[in-house]
Amino acid sequence: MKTLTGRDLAAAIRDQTQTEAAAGPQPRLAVVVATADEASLWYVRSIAKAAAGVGVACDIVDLGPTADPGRIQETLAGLSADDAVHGVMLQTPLPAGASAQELATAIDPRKDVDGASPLSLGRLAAGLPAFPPATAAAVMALLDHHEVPLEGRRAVVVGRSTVVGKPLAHLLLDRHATVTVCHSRTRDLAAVTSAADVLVAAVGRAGLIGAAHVAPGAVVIDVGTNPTDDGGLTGDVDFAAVSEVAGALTPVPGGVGPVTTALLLRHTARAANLP
Ligand SMILES: NC(=O)C1=CN([C@@H]2O[C@H](COP(=O)(O)OP(=O)(O)OC[C@H]3O[C@@H](n4cnc5c(N)ncnc54)[C@H](OP(=O)(O)O)[C@@H]3O)[C@@H](O)[C@H]2O)C=CC1
Ligand SMILES: Nc1nc(=O)c2c([nH]1)NC[C@@H]1CN(c3ccc(C(=O)N[C@@H](CCC(=O)O)C(=O)O)cc3)C=[N+]21
Repeated sequence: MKTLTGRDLAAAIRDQTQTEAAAGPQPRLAVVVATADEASLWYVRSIAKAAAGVGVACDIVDLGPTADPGRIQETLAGLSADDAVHGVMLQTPLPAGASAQELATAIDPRKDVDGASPLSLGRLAAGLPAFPPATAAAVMALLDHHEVPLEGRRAVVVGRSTVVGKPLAHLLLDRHATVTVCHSRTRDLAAVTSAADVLVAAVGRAGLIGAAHVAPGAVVIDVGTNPTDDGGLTGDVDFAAVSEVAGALTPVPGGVGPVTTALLLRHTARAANLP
């Protein structure tokens, strides 16, 4: 079994981003935060740290966990209209009553570096240039980096969220994979997933994918980041069990996560250089 690590790829993307960022005016990313969720705040800190490392300016706009949707919307619209800002991201989760999909309509698609706006998703579905969500892009980057063939292969994505599952299905289709998307109402999940040449788990349930879900030799990408009791992180895939069956598997931590952060910054550098 091959372990598909993400750290080296992430470092290579950061190097390239640093060069792109230095080529023009300094790219600036604004991350809008309205949560007290620890995992989410960890991600925000890691974005800020990685941004500093590649010469991307990063503003954390923390509205607090009780911010009302109107305030979040005004903030996103203001940043979208601000010429000094090139990338705008709305961190999830959001306060109860706020819809990420609804609020993301306030992000200018040219600055939508985490592919959250319905316009970005629509453009992606239509095969037009758009920033995909960094996580969906990270899955594709890992598959390409490890030279996993997609054309004509069966790809199964577990999870249909707007951040991961749906955009990823479009990206895989564009590469001529035969794509199936599963979710909580899918009957006999193992029967569907065990037909996959490439299996992506983006659910948020530790250990959901076991050996019985995986075909011998399949490539398995684990997007899940579930906090463990000891303060660590674990994926949606039972790594020990699945590594006995799969041909290749991404670790958590050290797989999709670091690539996601690196690509968010690459998108920001590209947004700054859009004509
Ligand atoms: N590494 C990274 O860069 C990132 C990691 N993540 C992680 O990825 C995971 C998924 O995130 P996200 O997409 O935002 O999560 P959501 O909660 O938005 O979506 C979860 C999806 O999983 C489906 N689901 C839930 N239970 C089951 C089940 N038992 N069987 C099959 N499908 C099920 C849901 O189905 P239904 O639609 O029917 O409810 C839904 O489509 C989380 O662990 C998150 O932390 C997220 C973003 C970035
Ligand atoms: N609009 C939006 N877009 C997101 O992409 C988004 C979000 N909201 N909200 C929160 C989740 C979570 N997320 C992670 C990204 C990287 C790591 C990551 O790099 N983790 C490290 C390890 C971290 C550790 O060890 O604690 C790794 O996997 O190696 C984790 C989690 C993005 N998210």
